[in-house]
Amino acid sequence: MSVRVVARVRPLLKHELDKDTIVTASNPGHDDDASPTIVRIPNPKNDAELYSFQFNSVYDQAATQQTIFDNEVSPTVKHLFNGFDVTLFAYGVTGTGKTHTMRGGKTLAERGVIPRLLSSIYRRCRKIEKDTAGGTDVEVSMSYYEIYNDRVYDLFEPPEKRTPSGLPIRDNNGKTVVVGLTERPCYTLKEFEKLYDEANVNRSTSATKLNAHSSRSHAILCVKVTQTSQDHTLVSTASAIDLAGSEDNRRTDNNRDRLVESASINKSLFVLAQCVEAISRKQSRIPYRESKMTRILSLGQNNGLTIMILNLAPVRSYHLDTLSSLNFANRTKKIEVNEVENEPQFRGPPVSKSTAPISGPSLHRQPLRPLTAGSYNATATTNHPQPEAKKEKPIKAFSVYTDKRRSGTRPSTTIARPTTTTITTKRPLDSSSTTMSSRPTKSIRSSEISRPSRPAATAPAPAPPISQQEIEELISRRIDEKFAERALSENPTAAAALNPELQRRLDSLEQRVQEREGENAEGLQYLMMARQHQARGEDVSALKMFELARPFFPGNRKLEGRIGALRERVSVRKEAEGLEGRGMDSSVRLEPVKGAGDAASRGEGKAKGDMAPPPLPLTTAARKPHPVHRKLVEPSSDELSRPSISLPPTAARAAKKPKGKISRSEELKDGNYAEPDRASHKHREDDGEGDAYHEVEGDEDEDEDEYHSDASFRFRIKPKTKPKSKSATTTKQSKKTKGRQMTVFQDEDASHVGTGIGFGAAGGIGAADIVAERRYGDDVAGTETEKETQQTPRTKHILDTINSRDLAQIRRLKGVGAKKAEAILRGLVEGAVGEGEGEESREESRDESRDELELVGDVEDRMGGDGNEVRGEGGKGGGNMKVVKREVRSLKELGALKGVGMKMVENMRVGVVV
Ligand SMILES: Nc1ncnc2c1ncn2[C@@H]1O[C@H](COP(=O)(O)OP(=O)(O)OP(=O)(O)O)[C@@H](O)[C@H]1O
Repeated sequence: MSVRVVARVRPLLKHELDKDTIVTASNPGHDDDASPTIVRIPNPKNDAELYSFQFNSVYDQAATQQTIFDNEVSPTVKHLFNGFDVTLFAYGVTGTGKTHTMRGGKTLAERGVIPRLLSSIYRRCRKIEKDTAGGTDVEVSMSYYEIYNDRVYDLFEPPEKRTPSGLPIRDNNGKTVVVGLTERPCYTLKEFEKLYDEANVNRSTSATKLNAHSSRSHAILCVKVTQTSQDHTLVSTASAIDLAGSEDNRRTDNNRDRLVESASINKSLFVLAQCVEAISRKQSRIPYRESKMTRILSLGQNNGLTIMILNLAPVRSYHLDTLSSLNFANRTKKIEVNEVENEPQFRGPPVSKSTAPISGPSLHRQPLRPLTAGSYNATATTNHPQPEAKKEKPIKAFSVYTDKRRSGTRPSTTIARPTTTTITTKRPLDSSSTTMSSRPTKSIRSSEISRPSRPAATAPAPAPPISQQEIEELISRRIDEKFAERALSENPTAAAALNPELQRRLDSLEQRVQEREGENAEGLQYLMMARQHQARGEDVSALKMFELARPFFPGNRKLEGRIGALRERVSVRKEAEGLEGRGMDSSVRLEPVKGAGDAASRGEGKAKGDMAPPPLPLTTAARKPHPVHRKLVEPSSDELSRPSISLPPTAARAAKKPKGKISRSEELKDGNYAEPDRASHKHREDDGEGDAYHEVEGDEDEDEDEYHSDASFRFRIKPKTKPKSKSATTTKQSKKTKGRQMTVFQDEDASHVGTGIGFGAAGGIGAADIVAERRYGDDVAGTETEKETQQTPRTKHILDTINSRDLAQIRRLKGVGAKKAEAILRGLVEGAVGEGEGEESREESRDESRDELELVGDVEDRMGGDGNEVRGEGGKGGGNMKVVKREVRSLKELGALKGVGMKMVENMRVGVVV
């Protein structure tokens, strides 16, 4: 089933009473008896035009805490006790009422979803114990942690006692676990409330201009319910997540500390939006790993029920942010989650060779998981055969709601993330390992993976076709799983022996990463943000981020070089824009059309020079730079006043794609888009026990046309300014290259300025090209000397671009999309392990290597080197990791990079026009 999305519009706050209310909840078809399911909000450009977004439920300003709980959360309690995991999370801009909804106030009426949920859980515990006459024992325990600046901290630990690096997280059988998290049993509601209140004191909150008690972290509460009867134990978890809100730092007046927090909050929310985006596009790679929050939330990958509460402020000052949130929620509601309940652990007779009767003392209670599994549900091995029905339960992998009728087949890219041991054995890991072991460059990894971790007989499922990227993901997941498996070993004795050692290793690993970041952590964070901006072609923000990073890396030539190049680029662009006047960017115009904008909601076009948290409609960006995008630094007044948009090449491509069918736009009187009444297809049984999640069978299929598009905007590409005439270019180049055999490229920066288009747009092919063309063969097959001395302009351009490691530039090469550009960058950074390292060290090294890449992708900045090959500091802290950065010196070398190939090289070459 899909993620259930409910929107809640908060009431006006005291200081907003005189403000304009622009967000309203309304009923489908204006039926007064029906519950509201539509949020309406005007077009920021034209108040008379209303946008409509449909969700499962919508609550207006008058909705009470009780109503929200009764309608949305209470029904899940029954499912929780039936073995389903329940995930509730609040999403919204800062100050929209997330914490109020989740935690609430102190009075009975003001209590939020969490205390009410717990109250309901305890009530049910008592009922079960009573109904079974004490035959079933129910235990409730909680863990509570926050993700602050992308680090996980146990909220049961006061800040002064925390390890600065926070707690490590690992994947275990498809679930993310926080290693070393405290889990506290709480037998009564009172005990829970005491612990919860104490822990909340440790949560990072600060006053900002927009919210006096703004959450500076994502808070994750996990309530584990363990039901133990005579013959089985059933464990399920309710997770309640209060996300930090995205912030517009122009409005928050954030100081430096708040800015860093804000950068981290916005980054994680941006990654979340990217994940949702990738899921909805059915991409094989979902960037969960790019932020701890997304790893933990694992939207679309966790089983059970997921409810998102979208908090909205009703006032105009939040207009653009609200639209952005609505667009995000609009896509989130289409994510399907696995509806798989946790398997009970049976306590029947163990399968034993012994024929001795099993009774009394031999009937051991199943060991529970160690108290370290944060968001983990025990689904341990059973000593009793699984019931047949359970075994055959089909695995529901996540997928996006499509317009097509469901067929039995799933896209080959979908990888099921099992929750039970039984299902785990079906994972086609072995088959993937076979593929990998055939790759010589992967010898280390292949040896990791090809080790048969499970007998072939227990892996009956045929391997679906699997892409290289998925293989990569499998490898890294497998490595994490290994860590987690060990950390969470179910054998208490082994666990006792292993855990301290493993913990020590993990700690030292984390510490090493931490040390490596050291005092430069903040600087690295700026660098990371800068790289992200640069990758999106947002040069102004990238420049500012690099400048903020500068004090942390004094005298770093590479950094200085980047700042210089960016400055130049930005100033040339400004000049160009000055010439064009202060209208739209020369290459793009965006106009709203009826219906909701796919491309816009995908956030493909972004306001130039801006931070990009959850995507926003481009029309708004067109009108003025998006406020959320101006998060990290105050933009210059010039930047603010510039209403232009630079569309990255991918967005431009997307813009040219034909739009999907725009659904129901005509049906709406106001001419705006609303999703079909999905809620009306739900069968909500009001049995007081909450069966609200049962869908009427077959109903889904009737929705054929209803999920076509959340599109409301369309790009219009304005013809680019005429390129200079070929002859003029050639003449200019000829002058430049007088005395040389071939034309030489113009300044790299200048070539990218303004249009955002590289050499490919420059014009036709001149005579020099023909020479270059012929020499291409030499480049590929020639000697080293030839390669180095006789590079054609095209080759030189390609190699320079690749060696610049500038993601944005690499992406501009023909045939290189974002993914391939990333793959190339990764190919340039080689992880090697020193001799004499055991398997575990290799795992660690690989982990480090991944962290290394994930952190900034800018090892040389940290290492301070700028040479051709930079040896990393892997040895620091005892590790042997060596990070080698290399340069490609010929097209052949480039083609040999992992994931590149000569075909792609040829493609790049064709795209370069001299
Ligand atoms: N439904 C509501 N009824 C009454 N007051 C509300 C409601 N929702 C929010 N508020 C008030 O609005 C203010 C901001 O709410 P809250 O702190 O919950 O926002 P938030 O989204 O959690 O912000 P942040 O992301 O900064 O933590 C608080 O003073 C809160 O009491």
